[in-house]
Amino acid sequence: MDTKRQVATATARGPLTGSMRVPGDKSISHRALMLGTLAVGRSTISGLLTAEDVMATAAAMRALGATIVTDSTGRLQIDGVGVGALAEPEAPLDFGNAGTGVRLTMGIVAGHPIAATFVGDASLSRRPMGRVLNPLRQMGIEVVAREGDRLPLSIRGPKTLAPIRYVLPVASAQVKSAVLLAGLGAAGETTVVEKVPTRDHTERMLTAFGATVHRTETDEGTAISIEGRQHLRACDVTVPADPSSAAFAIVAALIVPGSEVVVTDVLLNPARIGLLVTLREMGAELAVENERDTGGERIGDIRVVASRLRGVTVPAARAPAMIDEYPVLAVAAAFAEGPTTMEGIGELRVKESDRLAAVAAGLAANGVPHEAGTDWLRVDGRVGGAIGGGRVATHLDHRIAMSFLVLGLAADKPVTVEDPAVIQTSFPTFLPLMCDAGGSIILEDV
Ligand SMILES: O=C(O)C1=C[C@@H](OP(=O)(O)O)[C@@H](O)[C@H](O)C1
Ligand SMILES: C=C(OP(=O)(O)O)C(=O)O
Repeated sequence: MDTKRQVATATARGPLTGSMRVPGDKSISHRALMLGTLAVGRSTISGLLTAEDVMATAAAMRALGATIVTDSTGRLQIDGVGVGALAEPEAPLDFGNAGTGVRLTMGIVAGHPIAATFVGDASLSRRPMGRVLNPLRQMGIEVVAREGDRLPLSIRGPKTLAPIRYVLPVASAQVKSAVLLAGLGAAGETTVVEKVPTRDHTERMLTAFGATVHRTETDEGTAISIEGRQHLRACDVTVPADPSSAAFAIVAALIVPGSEVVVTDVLLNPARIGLLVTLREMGAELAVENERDTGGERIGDIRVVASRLRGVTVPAARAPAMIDEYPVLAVAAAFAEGPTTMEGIGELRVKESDRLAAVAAGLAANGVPHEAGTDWLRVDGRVGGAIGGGRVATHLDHRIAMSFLVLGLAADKPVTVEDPAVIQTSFPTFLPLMCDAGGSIILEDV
């Protein structure tokens, strides 16, 4: 085991310039592997994110029976086993740091009469799994879990999984997706109702793989229904660049004076662009160029010019469309004139870390005035504020690590981030891309 520990230090150097392509979307990459496994035939995936979270899902899909190989052009080929035909894994499925991977796979396993054990790292083992296990229990699975429904845990799917109608108690695409994927193996129609739209990649991709998925507007919200025991046909997927990774480059270019950067091929799904909407409200000069459709998703190139930002209030209803982008928004807010208030962000407390607490601690370490409540955060920004000089704990959270390195690229004093290896979970090329654009981030062994 490699026990070497590192820190990363970001220092303001000069403007960021040029064009960059951030890696493939993490949400779409997980789902492409999963649906490729559930389909009959060979699916080819181009542009898959090859980061730790997605590799954990690939390993789990292999353990469930899929054959997955990389071809000579770097594309992934998956020979699926078909709905209802998954193999029982011989060893625990280790999802490392990946919430999406573990929760969606629980849904898939639930739809099969097999048992599986799920494990993860210290961060994933702290995160709540009851939000997924509870609807799956209603459908008939057996669960053996630690107190509070934490990992490690085991589930067994029944011979016949019962369909349910489930109104999401929390705005979560992971819960919605887990129930819909379980519903694929149920005897009858499963419906999930969401009050606030969350990312819809599962529904879109199920349709692309040949399943029938219905959406209806009801008094309770949008109802998404899937008939069980449908067959999926293999499908080729092109994965667009991840807007949640693009967010770091976009905010860096906005706050480092004189910058102009183009981030190419970025997914522009309406359920993922809350940060772009917010940054525009803050006065950011952001242009979407070359907008086009690919594989059922809208994509485009985003041109960002360093801008004078002003504080805004971000409404709670926007949270699902930018849930992973709040840490880096807090960094942008530190460089804006006046307060930025983020409302209804309690979900940040159950991510890879308690992100509300971790962001507040990182801002405090770098002299940024702010106030945090149970489900809100206010950052009192100041244009050209004399900030930085802090050392930030990352708590196994890639987004905390990248956000505070971005802060360091524009701060008066360098910012050091502990354990930057966590960045490998979602954005392995973060450091080289930011440095090639003109940033200074140095790794040091400690
Ligand atoms: O479905 C997905 O791919 C994701 C959903 C979100 O989680 P929640 O469903 O818990 O909001 C998000 O934070 C995560 O990074 C990816
Ligand atoms: C919350 C995240 O991921 P996950 O839930 O898949 O671990 C994230 O990537 O910010």
